[in-house]
Amino acid sequence: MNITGVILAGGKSSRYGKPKMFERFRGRPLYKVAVDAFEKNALPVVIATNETLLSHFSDENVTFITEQTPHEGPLYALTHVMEQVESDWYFVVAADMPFIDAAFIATLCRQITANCDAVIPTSNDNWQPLAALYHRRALEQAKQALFDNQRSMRALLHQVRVSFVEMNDTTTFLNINAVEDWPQGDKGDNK
Ligand SMILES: Nc1nc2c(ncn2[C@@H]2O[C@H](COP(=O)(O)OP(=O)(O)OP(=O)(O)O)[C@@H](O)[C@H]2O)c(=O)[nH]1
Repeated sequence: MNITGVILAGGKSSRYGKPKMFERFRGRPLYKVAVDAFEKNALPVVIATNETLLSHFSDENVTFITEQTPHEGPLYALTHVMEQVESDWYFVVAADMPFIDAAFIATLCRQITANCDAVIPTSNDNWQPLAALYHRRALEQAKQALFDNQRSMRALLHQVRVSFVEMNDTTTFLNINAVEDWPQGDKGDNK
């Protein structure tokens, strides 16, 4: 069984006002948090982005998948990666999550079982589909959801067998949508 780390880094960042994945956090661009977490688990890394953002990344040993039509959303981005990159499982992480770490990646990978198509962490009953595992078996349902113009990850999760894993941890899943979302004192190296 192989697992590919997929970083979703092709969003509009409209609430943030500039491409948030390149904001510096603890000495590195924010998206590199996910790169490091995957690499520490020896997982190959794919970054899903678009042509406009592509030149701003600087990574070796990472495969870049660019979307010809940008801003189609995370479900489209995952589907596009599944079509381009052969793997059994795809570990999706958004590029705007400062506290994803290698231990979380390892913990969720250990929850994979043969009879599920997605492993979704929950925190206080909130689904976390952008820090989650998807099997290639979900590709057909993902394509169907997009065809039906249902573009959210949740639409896919209603169509496949999901294993939910309660993590009792909100910090790991914190994501940055707007500048004021940075926890106070946690981002001293950019402003
Ligand atoms: N590759 C790819 N990633 C996306 C796309 N849309 C969103 N993402 C990523 O998915 C994660 C969550 O995105 P959101 O914060 O919901 O959306 P956003 O477009 O980045 O930001 P807003 O414009 O403020 O909604 C971020 O890491 C985005 O970069 C897309 O169309 N393609």
